[in-house]
Formats: sequence, C-alpha cells, structure tokens
Amino acid sequence: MDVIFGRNKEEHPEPIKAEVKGELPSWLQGILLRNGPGMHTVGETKYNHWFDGLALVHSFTFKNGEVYYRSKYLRSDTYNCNIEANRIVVSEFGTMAYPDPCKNLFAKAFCYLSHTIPEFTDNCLINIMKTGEDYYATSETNFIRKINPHTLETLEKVDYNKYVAVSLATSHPHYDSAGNVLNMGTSIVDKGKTKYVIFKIPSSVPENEKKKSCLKHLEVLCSIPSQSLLHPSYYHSFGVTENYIIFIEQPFKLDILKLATAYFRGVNWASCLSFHKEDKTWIHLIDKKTKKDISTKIYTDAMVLFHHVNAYEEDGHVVIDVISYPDNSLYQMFYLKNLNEELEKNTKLTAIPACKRFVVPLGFDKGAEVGTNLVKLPSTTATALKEKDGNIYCQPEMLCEGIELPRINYDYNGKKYRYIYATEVRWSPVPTKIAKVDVLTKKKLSWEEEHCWPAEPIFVPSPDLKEEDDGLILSSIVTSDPRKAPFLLVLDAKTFTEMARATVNVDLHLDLHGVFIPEKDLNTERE
Ligand SMILES: CC1=C(/C=C/C(C)=C/C=C/C(C)=C/C=C/C=C(C)/C=C/C=C(C)/C=C/C2=C(C)CCCC2(C)C)C(C)(C)CCC1
Ligand SMILES: [Fe+2]
Repeated sequence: MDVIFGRNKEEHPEPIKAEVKGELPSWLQGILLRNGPGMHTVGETKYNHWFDGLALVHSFTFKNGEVYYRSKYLRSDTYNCNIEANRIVVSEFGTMAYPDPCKNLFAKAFCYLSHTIPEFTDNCLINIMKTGEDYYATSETNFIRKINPHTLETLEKVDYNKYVAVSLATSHPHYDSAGNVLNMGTSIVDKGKTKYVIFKIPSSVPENEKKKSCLKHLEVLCSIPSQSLLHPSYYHSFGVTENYIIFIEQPFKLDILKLATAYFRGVNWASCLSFHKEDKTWIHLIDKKTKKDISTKIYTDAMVLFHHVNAYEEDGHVVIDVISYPDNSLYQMFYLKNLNEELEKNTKLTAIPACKRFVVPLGFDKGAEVGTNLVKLPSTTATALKEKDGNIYCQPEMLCEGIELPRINYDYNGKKYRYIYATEVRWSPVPTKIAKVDVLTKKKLSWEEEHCWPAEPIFVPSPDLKEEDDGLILSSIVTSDPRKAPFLLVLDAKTFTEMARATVNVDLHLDLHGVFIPEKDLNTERE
C-alpha cells in the first residue's frame, strides 16, 4: 500500500490527453480541480502523517468530448524550502521539523526564532476555494495559496491574518447563491480571548478596485467565545441553513500551552490535540440576523466529526447531518507507519464512520415538561429532550453507516435535500466504493470495481436540471493493481451507471477534496 499512500508522485504540468471510453455529454465543459498530498519523502527525511504530505494539485479538463490531465506540486514556501534543503525543514501537523538536525535545542530554538524558516506552513493540501474569480489551495492554517486553475501555477501567498485575526481556518467554506464565501476560523488567546470567528469574503470588489483581491473586503460577521481560553475545539467544517450558521463544538480539543511548547519539547502539533470522552458536544446555532447564538443550550454526547453533510430548516426545526465517530481514531489511522502492506491489520478504526442526523427544535413550547421530546418532525427518529436546567439533549438518527467524504448537489446546500454522494469505507482507510444515499428511503446505490480506490465523488448538475439528482458524478479512481491504469470515472447521478471513463497512464495520487469549475466560470484570459 506504500504505492498508494507513501510513494512520491511525479508531477505532469503539461496536459496529457486521456483515453475516453463511453460518451461524455456535450455540456460537460470545464475543469475538475483537486488537491491532496503527493510527496511524503524529501531527501532522507519522511513525514509521519499522510495529511502532512506536500500538496499536489491536479486537474481533469473537459473540452469538446476530450479530457486532459495535469498535475503540479504547489510551489509553496514550504515546498521550496524543503526541496532546496533536500530535507523536511518546515513543520506540518504530524511532523515537527528541525532545520538543522545537528544543532542542540538552544541552537534549534534560535534558528526558529530568527525566522530562517517560514513561520508556519503554507503547504495547502486539503481543498480548493473560490473567491470571486480567484482560486486558492487551502489547508487549515492562516495561509492560503492562489493558483491558476488552467496551468496549476502557484501564485501569491495570502495570510488570512492580514484581514482577520485567526490562526486556523477551515478548508470547507460555504458559498451563498451570489458566490460570497462564508468561512470560520479560530482566534487563539488574542487580547485575552479565544473565539471562533465567522467571516465573509465577498464575490466581487467595487469597480474602481478591479485589480484587488476580494479578501481585502473580508468582513467579520460574528464570533462565538470558546468555552475555554486554552482548550478551543478542533473543527474541520461547519454547516449553514437559510437563517442559521451551525457550529459543533466537539470535545476534540487543542491544548494551547502544549502547542506553544511543542517545538521545544520535540513533539508534533498533533500530539497537542486530545479527545475528552467525558465532555459534551455543544451544538451552536448562530442566528444570521442577530449574529448571536440562540439562547437555549443544546448538546449531545461526546463525538468527533470532520465533515458536515448538509443542514436545513423544516417546520420549526433545524436538521443537521454529519459524519461522526465515537473518538479520534481516524487521525491515528493515517500515520504513515501504519499505512503499509499490513494496512488492513494496522489501521483499524474503533468504529466505522456513521452518517447521523441531529434535529434541534426551534420554536418549542417553553412550558413543556422536563423529559419531553421536543422534536415534532414525523420523518425522523432523532430526539431532543428538555432537561431540568433548560438545556436540550439531542440524540441522533442513524442515516447510514460507512460513508465519508460526503458531497451533495450544492444547489441544495442549506435546504431540504435527498441525496448524499460519498466514498464507502468500513474499518480501514480503503475507499472500496462510491455510494449514493437516499436519506428519505435510506436506500443506497453504489459503484465498485476490483482494485479501484475512488476519491471523493463530485456532483455536477446538468444544465436542464429538474430533479435534485439530474447530473453527473465525477470521481478520480486510483488503482492498487499496477497493471491497471487509473481513470476519471463519470457516472449518471440518477442511476449510478457508468457513462464514461477517461484513462490516464500516470501514477495518480489519492487526494482529498476539490471543485468542478464549469466553463462559464473560467476566466479564459489566464489560460
Ligand atoms: C495547530 C496549530 C497550528 C498548526 C496547524 C496545522 C499545521 C494544521 C494542519 C492541519 C491539517 C493538515 C489538517 C488536515 C485535516 C484533514 C482531515 C481531517 C481529513 C479528513 C479526511 C478523511 C475523512 C479521509 C477520508 C479518506 C481518504 C482521504 C482516503 C481513504 C478513505 C477515507 C474515506 C477514509 C499553528 C502552527 C498554525 C498554530 C496554531 C495551532
Ligand atoms: Fe475535509
């Protein structure tokens, strides 16, 4: 399995024509742009964790029935410094790096404080974000990197901190119908406070500032104080509905004192995160109009979640669908020392990922008796019990087990919806299938093929979309058999049958997330 997780991948910056089998609809024109780790060894040094690898951005361009593949390492400051030194000199989440291994601790500290290496990594390997006409590679630090979506060339480095005081920000922003970005980040011990900050990046800039970036007009919408100054919660995504922003404050927390001393203690940042199974998970609903958390305190049992699927309002309730775990074993699973030939044995999750639905009642009867289930939606078995102190305790409904990397038809984001597209996983990090889950009937359709490891499936709506699932699914497929070439799979989203595949004879990397950019959104001047 080293072939898939650990081996450095070659970049292919010049377009390679793929061999298309089947029929691609003529309206499918644009670029599927994806991001993920591609290099885990630099010289003699190796990262510890799969999420540490150097960002390799790749794309499939659809043009008049043909498909072209490209890939290019993000030329981040991190990449450039590492390559120049021929060793890992910039720390990542799971790997603490020391620029000169021969130095003693004091010399190392001096080197660190004198900024001979970039302060924090700009190895943006998780996702792609669109702001206005610009595309950025993103991770979870305060740095994002602009890229050219046509050539995959790396452009300027942007520090969120110039516009909003956050040390961490998610790589799963939301977009409203006008294309404005909504994201959130954590401001750590800033002016004596630790808080979660929700901000908006407009999709356009005033006419007289045409050359400037939308980030210059970033606006803080509101913030939620962290329950603890030195132990803010870790989060990887959040949810939105028409009137609310949903933030789940899980008991998977950062320890700020440990983080601040990690470098000198010789441990990685990941070791400064811990799961407190005795704590509660708080569900915050922030009213978009008042910019405040609703007054009732809502919680559920301790859990860990990375991906929100969707959320919506229905008859005075907020419905929140997430992929959850009973602990943080997912992160442990991706340590490279486990991802070898023995992977199925070494990397066992303690529970398979579960897609759960939480339902929060809004305008409930304040005089209801303690112990009453306040959820009145007939379609769900999720409950919300009123407690003595006025808090509400939510218990979810299980929608489906064994799915991760969820996507939806994004036109239904924040609205009542029916279909989830995701990869299927059981106990180990091997994505065996892609699935379409009908949350109404709980029926599942899936696609699988021997030796195929499918990536996150992306839904592309058809131009004459009438129903939610009128469109295509795009998923890049890595193969574990070296005799079988990888390909980009195109499925009919309704029936989940194969429409076409575009095979490329390259060492395709297993990636994380991405976007499909329809031709109309592509600025052809930059080509
Ligand atoms: C802490 C801190 C810091 C740092 C930071 C960092 C460096 C971060 C990074 C981070 C990161 C970098 C993260 C990542 C994450 C990711 C995730 C969370 C993911 C998830 C995923 C999943 C869920 C998966 C899935 C899959 C695949 C991919 C394949 C196979 C199959 C499966 C499905 C399993 C600083 C210094 C600034 C300061 C402050 C604090
Ligand atoms: Fe993610």
